[in-house]
Amino acid sequence: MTDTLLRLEKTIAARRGADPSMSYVASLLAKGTKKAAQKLGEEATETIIAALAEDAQALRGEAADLLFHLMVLLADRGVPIADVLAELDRREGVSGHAEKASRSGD
Ligand SMILES: N=c1c2ncn([C@@H]3O[C@H](COP(=O)(O)OP(=O)(O)OP(=O)(O)O)[C@@H](O)[C@H]3O)c2ncn1[C@@H]1O[C@H](COP(=O)(O)O)[C@@H](O)[C@H]1O
Repeated sequence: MTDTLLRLEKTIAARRGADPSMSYVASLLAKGTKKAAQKLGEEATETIIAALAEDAQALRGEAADLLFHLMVLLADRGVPIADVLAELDRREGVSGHAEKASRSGD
């Protein structure tokens, strides 16, 4: 999974500044953060609908769209996927109780 996301991150970075008529990623990046965030929200909604419909095939496709659009938004904001994965790794190393306490500021 990590390899797939890192490859996709490279592809997205390579599309920056490309001809928007030739590349969906280039067209989305050219529209800016608001559009990229809006697309992520739409894909999240479609993912929820597929899950509630208990449609596994649709859920697989919508989840892929969701991850892809999250990667575009992260690229737009300059946040490397490695930083997100490192945050997940960090949480894995923290016990549930301690993590909840640290989040609530206790
Ligand atoms: N993984 C994806 C991927 N998933 C979904 N999509 C596109 O996301 C779009 C979402 O569909 P929608 O109907 O919601 O959007 P739309 O109506 O086309 O656009 P809006 O007017 O709503 O903005 C579709 O055009 C899909 O083709 C993707 N486009 C690209 N990739 C990856 O990005 C790479 C680079 O793509 P290009 O930039 O197109 O070369 C590809 O090789 C893929 O690996």
